[in-house]
Amino acid sequence: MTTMSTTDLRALIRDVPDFPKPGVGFRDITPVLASPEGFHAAVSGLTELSREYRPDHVIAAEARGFLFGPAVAAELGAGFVLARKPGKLPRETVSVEYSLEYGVDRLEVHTEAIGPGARVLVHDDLLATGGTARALCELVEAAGGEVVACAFLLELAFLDGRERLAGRPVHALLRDDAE
Ligand SMILES: O=P(O)(O)OC[C@H]1O[C@H](OP(=O)(O)OP(=O)(O)O)[C@H](O)[C@@H]1O
Ligand SMILES: Nc1ncnc2[nH]cnc12
Repeated sequence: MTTMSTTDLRALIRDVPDFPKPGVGFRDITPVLASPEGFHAAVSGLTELSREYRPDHVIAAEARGFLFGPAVAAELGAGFVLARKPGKLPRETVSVEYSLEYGVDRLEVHTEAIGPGARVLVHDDLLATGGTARALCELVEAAGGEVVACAFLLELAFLDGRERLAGRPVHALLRDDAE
């Protein structure tokens, strides 16, 4: 399959004003999933951004982190680790609270999912305030792993989320500079 340009990939993402509350400009990535070419471009672009970090695992949070994360992990020859909302994982977990652009939440990971010294790539569809990605970094580090990089489909650069990830390499396939 030929790979679509990043301009065409960005054009698939719909901007929805005032969702889920007034003042938030929501980026709807569902058309990327609906397009075979779009999904392929997203997965191969994220894979190429991440390959040099040679991760053992890719970690991402439900729900939207689960859309591209497992496909990118498989392309990299890495395992996929699920970070879930409270009470969903059946065995012993590590947990962190985090803040969102529109709320507060908690994420959990199986304690044994990340071995000591494991190289872990943090992934999400979108970097907004950085609260979710920072929580993922804290989960990895609490479990004894090393965050080798963070890779996003789209960065909302005007929210300065990457500042909350200080010290870790941060890459995004697409970037919006304004609301
Ligand atoms: O950088 P942040 O400010 O943390 O925002 C980014 C996060 O927000 C969205 O998830 P959301 O919490 O809306 O949940 P969902 O994946 O279940 O839709 C998105 O998928 C990221 O995980
Ligand atoms: N503006 C936004 N659009 C889509 N998902 C988001 N998650 C946090 N902020 C978001």
